[in-house]
Amino acid sequence: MPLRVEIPMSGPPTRRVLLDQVHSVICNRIKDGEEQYLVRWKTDSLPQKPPLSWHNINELARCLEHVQDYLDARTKSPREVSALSNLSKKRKSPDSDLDVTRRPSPFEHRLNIASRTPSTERSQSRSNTPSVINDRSSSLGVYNGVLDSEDGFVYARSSSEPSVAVIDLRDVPTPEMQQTARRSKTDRAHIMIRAEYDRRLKKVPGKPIHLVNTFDSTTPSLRFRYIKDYELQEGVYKLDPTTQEGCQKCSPHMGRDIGCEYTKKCDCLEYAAVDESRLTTSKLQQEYRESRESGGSSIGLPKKFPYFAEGTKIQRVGTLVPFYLHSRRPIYECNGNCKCGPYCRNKNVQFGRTVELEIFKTASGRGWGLRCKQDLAEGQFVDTYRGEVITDAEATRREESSSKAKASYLYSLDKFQESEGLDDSEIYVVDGEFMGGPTKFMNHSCEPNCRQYTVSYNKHDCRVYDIAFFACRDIPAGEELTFDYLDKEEGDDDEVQEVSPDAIPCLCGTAKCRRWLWT
Ligand SMILES: C[S@@+](CC[C@H](N)C(=O)[O-])C[C@H]1O[C@@H](n2cnc3c(N)ncnc32)[C@H](O)[C@@H]1O
Repeated sequence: MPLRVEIPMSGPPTRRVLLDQVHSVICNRIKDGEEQYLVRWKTDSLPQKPPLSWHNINELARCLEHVQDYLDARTKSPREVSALSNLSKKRKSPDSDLDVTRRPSPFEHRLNIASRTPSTERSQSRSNTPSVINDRSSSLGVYNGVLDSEDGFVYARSSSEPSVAVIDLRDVPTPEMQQTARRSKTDRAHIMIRAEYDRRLKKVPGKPIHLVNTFDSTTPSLRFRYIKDYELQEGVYKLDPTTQEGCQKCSPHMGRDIGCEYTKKCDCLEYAAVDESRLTTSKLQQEYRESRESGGSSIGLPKKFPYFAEGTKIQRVGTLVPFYLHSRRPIYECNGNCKCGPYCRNKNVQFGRTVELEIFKTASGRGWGLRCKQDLAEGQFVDTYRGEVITDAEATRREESSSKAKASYLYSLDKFQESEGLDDSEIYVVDGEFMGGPTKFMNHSCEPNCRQYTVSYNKHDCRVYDIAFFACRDIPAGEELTFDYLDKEEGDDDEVQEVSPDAIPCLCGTAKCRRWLWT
């Protein structure tokens, strides 16, 4: 009689192992010339006796995440593994809102780590069919067996073959299994993981994103989903789009083919920087003084328009003007409720990335990095930062359950915290670790070539806005794109900072390197 292992199968029975039914991959071996991996199944009914079975790598195409976790853990040194298990709290807290008059600016970034699965085992198997535990025995054992799916269940049949190893499950993977695992090739698994990642990259909308790794056979984590927009998680609220009033007095052509560049009228630009050089009459200067003193509306005053539009070299059209490029002022774009129409020049970041990017493995131990396949002009938009938007409490929880040994993907949306009098607990955080866009791979440099900017399409929403990266100088194709995780203002570098014991050494290699990340 076959032994029924209680692993419910969703949908039609399949030989392919499903991600949500697998607990972890714990060992590997070569059997009959094939790469095999020992899968530990999830089970509620046999917590002391987790069902295990060997599978050819081809059968694991639907749970490559687990294979990748296993391979990653396998390559980690014991020191790294112990660093992974040490909890530590780290939150990158960059500058405040120096030249923002109405609303301030910080930016934040934190370190997170995914839990890793353990390693390895061994066992003899009759063919390339899997092995499984014997549930009938009071002792725990791994048996050479056959695993079949039928009627929504996985059936394990013990093998009658005499050479079958019986092993106490509490010792799995045994030292012998681990030794065999270390000697066994894992090339096919690496190839399949890479192919799966490439397949997912191809589905990302917009210009292509490529993956290049000339150093080793690793691939960025498959436990990552490319998303186009923020994913708001529990407890996070975004103002209803109807509150994005949009500019009502503007129109697509307010003369000379110009729309919202007539900034005095544009409601969307109400909180944008006033263009002091155009306050040419005493009346305008008086109005400006009054609006600053009272914090009242600045509609009617000329504003700095964020993007080059008319009368510039073609390659500059649409790039950030120097005023915004060198300041921390938020950029207020027009939105879908505006009267200025779809081609308004005050719409840019919201249309998304237009450049072809390449994720690549860096040579200097900084993990993956990002570069652009084409030349970028100073002020050119690269892409936004995407991820789950979570509450501050959830971010703290994730941070506390993570280790300093892995990359940080947390950004606080606290640009307007000070000006709006928001508590720390009211601030949302973007976590780009498990879902997001290619900008999650942008590394830090103390002399960066890009900078992050706050871009808002709804001047009333001070809690959910976009983080957008722009080139802060001309960047030739192929140069790594970096930004300063602390985004300090001139002069801040002189402050003496205490270095935390958890600080990560900065490997940016620039002349002005501050030596540590986030300090
Ligand atoms: C947002 S991730 C950047 C992508 C990351 N390199 C990866 O492979 O996923 C930030 C992490 O990258 C690493 N990193 C970025 N810039 C670095 C630098 N200048 N020096 C050392 N490590 C850096 C740190 O581990 C940091 O926590």
